Amino acid sequence: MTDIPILTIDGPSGAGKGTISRAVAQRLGWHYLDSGALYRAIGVAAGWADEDLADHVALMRLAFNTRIQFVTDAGHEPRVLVDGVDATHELRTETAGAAASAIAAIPEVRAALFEKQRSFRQPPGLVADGRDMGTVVFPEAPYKVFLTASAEERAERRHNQLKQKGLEVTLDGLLREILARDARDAQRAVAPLKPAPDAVLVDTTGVPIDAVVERVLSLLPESLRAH
Ligand SMILES: Nc1ncnc2c1ncn2[C@@H]1O[C@H](COP(=O)(O)OP(=O)(O)O)[C@@H](O)[C@H]1O
Ligand SMILES: Nc1ccn([C@@H]2O[C@H](COP(=O)(O)OP(=O)(O)O)[C@@H](O)[C@H]2O)c(=O)n1
Repeated sequence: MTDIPILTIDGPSGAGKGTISRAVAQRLGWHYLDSGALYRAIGVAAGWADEDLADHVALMRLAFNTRIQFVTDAGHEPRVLVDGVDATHELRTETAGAAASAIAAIPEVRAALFEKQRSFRQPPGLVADGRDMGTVVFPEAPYKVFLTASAEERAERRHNQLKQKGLEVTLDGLLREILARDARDAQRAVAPLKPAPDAVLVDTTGVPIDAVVERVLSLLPESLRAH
């Protein structure tokens, strides 16, 4: 197991983690872990079950027992099933992001998701995207990136993304929500959002997606890139 390479990509909301991780994983032929989707799924499942956010034991149980499946059918957008229900669209809303951020601050929930995340480490390699991939879940990863962009650009990207999905939100409101979520993620006691000491900082403000993908790939040895 220990020789399976891992690339971690952490960073704030809208930095492009998912976009870049998916593209890099595809180029390398590696697996992809969208750890944020796990937290979003538990946040949404907690809403469905009307759980009390103060009841950490109930939320831990929920995090252990909720079945989260990533379905990738050729030619279709990837889907996420939560206990068998297609929650793909619900998971991408800012409401789900805020719910994820709230339950993600609970240590019992993070502990319950730890092994689930570790189990994504499968040959030939893994690209893992989140907040604490390089610091807590895969500290041994040999390749680590901390992806950033200005808050204004991240809000604008998210605005365009949600508009394309037919969701109506204002740019100002999104910027406020993103800043509040980043602050909560960075200030929480467990696994706060911060670069691992050995992560390479990549600022994507004004940098096109293709160029970011190449920059991240350039951090890996040629032997791994020759897929
Ligand atoms: N370098 C970039 N330049 C412009 N748009 C980008 C860039 N990276 C990502 N995006 C766009 O920004 C939006 C948010 O990206 P996403 O990968 O979901 O971010 P994150 O996973 O960090 O929240 C998407 O619509 C994506 O296409
Ligand atoms: N490894 C992770 C991934 C996400 N999260 C939490 O889950 C929320 C949603 O994560 P995400 O990666 O789907 O969010 P975006 O960056 O796509 O906006 C974040 O705001 C974090 O609070 C976390 O705590 N740890």
